[in-house]
Amino acid sequence: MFLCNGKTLFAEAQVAISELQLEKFETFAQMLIEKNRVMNLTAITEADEVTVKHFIDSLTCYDETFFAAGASVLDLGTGAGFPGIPLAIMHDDLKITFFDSLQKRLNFLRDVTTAIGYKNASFLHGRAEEEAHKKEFREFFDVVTARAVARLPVLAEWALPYVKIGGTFIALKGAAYEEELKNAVNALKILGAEVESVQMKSLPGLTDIRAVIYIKKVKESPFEYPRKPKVAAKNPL
Ligand SMILES: C[S@@+](CC[C@H](N)C(=O)[O-])C[C@H]1O[C@@H](n2cnc3c(N)ncnc32)[C@H](O)[C@@H]1O
Repeated sequence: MFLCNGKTLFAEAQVAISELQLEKFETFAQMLIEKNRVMNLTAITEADEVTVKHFIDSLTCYDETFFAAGASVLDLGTGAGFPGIPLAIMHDDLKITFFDSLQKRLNFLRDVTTAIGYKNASFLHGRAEEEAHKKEFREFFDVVTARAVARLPVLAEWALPYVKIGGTFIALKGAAYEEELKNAVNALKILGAEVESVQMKSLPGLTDIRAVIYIKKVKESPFEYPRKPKVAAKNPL
C-alpha cells in the first residue's frame, strides 16, 4: 500500500471517506507515481504529501451549495487531474469534463477514470481561450474549477465564458489570493460575474494559506471573451 497514512490524513482533514474511495485514491496515487517516471505530471511524489497537497487540497473546493447532484463540471487546466479526479472519486454523480491543452495528460486521465470506474468523465483537448467560442461549450457548465492554472484576472477571462448563468466558477488559490481578487475586480464585472464567497481552508500539518474563491455568473459574458491566446496574460482586463 502506497498511501499508508491515507485514512488518518483524510480523518484529520474531516473528510468522511469509505474503504472503496480510499482504494480508488490508492489506485490513482500508484498510477500517478508510475506515470510520473516517464511524463511530467507532478513534483510531489511522497505519499503523505500527495494525499494532503493534491487529494485533500483538491477536495477543499467541494461545497454542496455549489455542486448540485449530477452537476456538469469543467476542470480547466486539469493537468494530472486536480481537482477533477478527487472530486470524481468522492462525488461520482458529477459529470466532469477534464480539460487541458496537453493531450498526453488527458490520455493518462482516461486510464485513471477507467481504473477507478468513474463513468461520467468527458475529455476536452484544447486551449481555454479557443474552446469557449464553440457553441457546445459556451455557458454550458454548472461549475468550472481551476487550480494552479493562471492568475485570477487571466483565469476569469478563460473560465467564465464556460459557466452558465447562475453557475459558479471556483478558483483554488494560495497566499496571493487577496491581491489576485483585487486585480480581478474589473475582469469579473466585464465578464458578468460576482464574488459569492471566499473560504479559507487549512490542510493537515501545513500552515500555508489556502483560499477557495466562489464566483457566481450573473449575466452573459460578451462574445469577444476570451480573447486570443496570450492576450489576457499580456494585457489582463
Ligand atoms: C500547473 S498545471 C496545474 C494542473 C492541476 N490543475 C493541478 O492543480 O495540479 C496547469 C495545467 O493547465 C494547463 N493549461 C495551461 N494553460 C492552458 C490553456 N490556456 N488552456 C488549457 N489548459 C491550459 C497545462 O497544460 C497544465 O496541465
